[in-house]
Amino acid sequence: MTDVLDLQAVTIRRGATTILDELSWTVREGERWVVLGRNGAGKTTMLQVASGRMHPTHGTAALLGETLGRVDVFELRPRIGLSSAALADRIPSGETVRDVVLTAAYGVTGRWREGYEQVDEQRAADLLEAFGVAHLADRYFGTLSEGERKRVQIARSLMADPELLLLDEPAAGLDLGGREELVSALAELAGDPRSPVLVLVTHHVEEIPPGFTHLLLLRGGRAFASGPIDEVLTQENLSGAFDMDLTVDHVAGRWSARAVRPA
Ligand SMILES: Nc1ncnc2c1ncn2[C@@H]1O[C@H](COP(=O)(O)OP(=O)(O)OP(=O)(O)O)[C@@H](O)[C@H]1O
Repeated sequence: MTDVLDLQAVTIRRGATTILDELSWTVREGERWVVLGRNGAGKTTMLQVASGRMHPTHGTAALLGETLGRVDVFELRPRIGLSSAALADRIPSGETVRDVVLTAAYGVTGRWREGYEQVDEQRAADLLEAFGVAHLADRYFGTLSEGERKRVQIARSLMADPELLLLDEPAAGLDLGGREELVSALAELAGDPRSPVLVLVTHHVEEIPPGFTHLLLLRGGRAFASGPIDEVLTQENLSGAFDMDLTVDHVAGRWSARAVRPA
């Protein structure tokens, strides 16, 4: 079976800065990955490569079996869903929630004159329902709360039925209730065999939804550790990736971490 993502010694340089440093990482069918790392570790940059928006300076990146540099990225991108704050900023605030999701069928923001099929309308409605925001379909995107926006964004990123879904900090800015609702929606997505392969970038182990299977710990643009989450999310690895003495707990399917206080 072809790997969904296969990065081999991927290096990204900007001027004198090495942002990704010979990063190798493979994601396979059915897997649900979490990516953790300090601020500046290279998480967002890695997602830019994984979504076909940035080419490696060195190394090779194969997405859905297609090697960047040898494929038309405009054909590849619709097969990869991406939800990030930067993309959300491009959604017109005067667009209705229904149209925010629907326009993703054509990979655009802002409804103009596209004709939508009944099947698209139904899929958009189903996705809004699945993420608990169907009642907001007629509201303008700009009037939503942060938590509501995040759920609409994820519904939008699933509209084109991607084979790979990349989520960049979907819980950022949410209050406790909003975070827990999102974690539970993502746990449901992770548990559904029809879901695409998932990659979730987060800053907090508390935001890892049950059902996520693998973890990549990034440090200084390199893979500090990666593999099955139960093996990789250890006190030793997390402390190493964050340069801090941390303890890790795993209770009732949820993770938590905190600094070890000197006795
Ligand atoms: N165009 C650029 N030129 C120089 N440095 C850059 C450029 N783009 C990003 N960087 C640097 O690369 C590093 C990695 O950035 P990136 O946004 O990928 O990190 P991140 O892990 O997503 O960080 P955060 O957790 O803060 O969102 C940062 O130190 C950033 O300042």
